[in-house]
Amino acid sequence: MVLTIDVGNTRIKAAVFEGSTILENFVFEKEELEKEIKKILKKFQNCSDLVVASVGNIEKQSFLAFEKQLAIHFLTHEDAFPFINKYATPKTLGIDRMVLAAGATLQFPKQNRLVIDAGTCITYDFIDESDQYLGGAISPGLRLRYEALHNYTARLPLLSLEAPESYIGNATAQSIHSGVVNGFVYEIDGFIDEYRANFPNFIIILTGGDADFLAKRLKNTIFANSNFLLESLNQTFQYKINND
Ligand SMILES: Nc1ncnc2c1ncn2[C@@H]1O[C@H](COP(=O)(O)OP(=O)(O)O)[C@@H](O)[C@H]1O
Ligand SMILES: CC(C)(COP(=O)(O)O)[C@@H](O)C(=O)NCCC(=O)O
Ligand SMILES: [K+]
Repeated sequence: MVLTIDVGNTRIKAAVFEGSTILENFVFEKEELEKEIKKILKKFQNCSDLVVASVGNIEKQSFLAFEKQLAIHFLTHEDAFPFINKYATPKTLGIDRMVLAAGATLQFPKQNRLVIDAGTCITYDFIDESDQYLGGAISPGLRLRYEALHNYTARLPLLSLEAPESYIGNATAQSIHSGVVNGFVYEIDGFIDEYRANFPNFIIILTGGDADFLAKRLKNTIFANSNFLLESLNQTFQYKINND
């Protein structure tokens, strides 16, 4: 069994895998990391490996306490990845984006792939049919947009996510919901249209904390898979074992 952990900028997501099947999912806060891992390992005593991708402020040291129980694999840029990295600054590329690109490359061989991860930030990652990772885009995620409007203005309240009734907001709250949610949806549809104009065929993978909310609002039909990063972590680990 393999315990995969994705440390994002908002939350930590984890899953226990038996082969390619998820046995259980977990979501928790940074402060609960050690306690939660202990609980998971108590329940799944056959876990032999722990695989981590962290873009948050949690480093390898946080996992060393578990070294006696299982092998720790804290993924870095030095690990083996199944694509050719064409990013001009490969060392600054988020390890979460590398893992997503690895999962897309392994799960959908020999085709153009666009991965959209709607988390703290929205990240777009494109891997072409020759398995070249070209890059993509980074923009503020849904919750970050609500927070930014509040934090950087004097008069805008902090609202929580609500589906706008119309694109014409008829009051402050409705204007914010329209700007944030519709802006988010139009941005993603706009990016997809741009990729479509340049690449006749490609598949789209949508994941992240806002994926389900988003999927039903896009003009483009896309199926969300909230577990794509954790599945990709498991696959990246299998790839690493076979290629080290
Ligand atoms: N319980 C929750 N706590 C925080 N964010 C949540 C929650 N449920 C859904 N979300 C949404 O998930 C997004 C963060 O996604 P997530 O994939 O967890 O981010 P990250 O991987 O960057 O930590 C936020 O924009 C927010 O709208
Ligand atoms: C863009 C990100 C902040 C996204 O983080 P997330 O939304 O998954 O928490 C992360 O992938 C990162 O820190 N990237 C480094 C810059 C880059 O990828 O070019
Ligand atoms: K993201």
